[in-house]
Parts: sequence; C-alpha cells; structure tokens
Amino acid sequence: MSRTRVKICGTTNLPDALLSAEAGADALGFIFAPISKRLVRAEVAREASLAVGPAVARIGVFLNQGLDEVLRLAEGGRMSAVQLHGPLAPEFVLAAAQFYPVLRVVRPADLQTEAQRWAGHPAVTLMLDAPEPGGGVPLDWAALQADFPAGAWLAAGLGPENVAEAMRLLRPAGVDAVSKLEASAGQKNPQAVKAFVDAVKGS
Ligand SMILES: O=C(O)c1ccccc1NCC(=O)[C@H](O)[C@H](O)COP(=O)(O)O
Repeated sequence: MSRTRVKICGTTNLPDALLSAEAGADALGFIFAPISKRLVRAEVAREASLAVGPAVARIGVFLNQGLDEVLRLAEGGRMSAVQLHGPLAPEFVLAAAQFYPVLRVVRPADLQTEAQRWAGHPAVTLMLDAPEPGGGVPLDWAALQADFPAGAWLAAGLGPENVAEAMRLLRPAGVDAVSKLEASAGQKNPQAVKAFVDAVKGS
C-alpha cells in the first residue's frame, strides 16, 4: 500500500508555496472560488506552480463554477488537477475529468452514493470534506469507518495534532488541510505546515 499523500490547501502566494514544497507536501491547493478568503489570482498560482518543481501537484479548487471558468483558471494557473466542490451533475464532473484528474469533494451524507457512482472512474478520486469547506471542523471519523472508501482522500479540521488519529481510523489515500496551518487567513504558519507534513509522513 502506498503512503498517504499530503495536500496543503489555500496557497495564496509564492513564499507559502515554496515553504510547503520544502516541508515535503505532495500537493498544493489553490482556491479559485470567489467566496473564499483564500482566493488566489491565476497569475500568482502560475508563478508558484512553475516554481515548486515537477514533483509537486497543483490542485485548483472550485465551488459551483462553470466548466469554461474551471478550465480557464486551471490552465492559467498551470494546475495539474482540479478539486470540485458543490452539488454538481455527474456529467459536469465527467466533462472536467476529460481535461484534468478530479478530486470530487463529497459530504458525509453523500459518501456511499458518490462512492458507488465513481467506482471504476480512474480520473475521479473522492475527497470527504465537511459541508462548509475551509471551516476547520473535524468530521466524526469513528462514525465513518465502515463506509470510508479505499482510495478516498480526507479533509476537514485536520492539523498536526489530530491527523495521525484520522489516518489510523480511516486509512485515507490523501489528507488535506488549511485552517489549522495558517497564521491568518491565506497566510501559512510555517511551523504548522512542517509539523503537519511530518505527522502524515511519520504515521
Ligand atoms: O478553504 C476555503 O476557503 C474554501 C472555500 C471554498 C471552497 C473550498 C475551500 N477549501 C477547500 C479545501 O480543500 C480545504 O482545505 C478543506 O475544506 C479543509 O479545510 P479545513 O477544515 O480548514 O482544514
């Protein structure tokens, strides 16, 4: 079984991209959803994407945005994958997956349905997150143990202190965090980023 991948989300500037990459992150998230307090411009994301080297994935994060906008911003920011939040039609997810690997974000209530829907679609990977993304509130991992699908990623309220326990209970293929890794909204706390990556890789 391969090790759990670690994604640092909400990257808004070049120094934070570099510090996350140097800490050992496998993936950086760039939020293009206009409602986010961590919104990044495509030009900034592009500069960061080109600076972190070929081994670090760059994941464009979208919430209820049209396909043209998703593709334009993902291309402009030099993303390597897209993360799709919101109540989207399966056809929309499939259309995006023609262009980029997709992290399809689902809520606990939809997990079983979505797991069945996307089984056998290699371009679509599930990510379980709280109903309010970027809110820093953990899910009830014990309650999810029976249904957590192999290969799925986990987000919501993860940080250096609790990620090992979440991994022990759910064995996610990847973990994602933002709130607990910030000094302020959109600005990373370097010690927290390093501690989070080390906790994931040491588990
Ligand atoms: O974080 C945001 O501001 C955000 C806004 C709109 C859509 C998605 C957003 N974040 C997506 C993420 O991948 C977060 O890392 C994930 O929800 C976990 O956040 P947190 O619970 O704060 O660690």
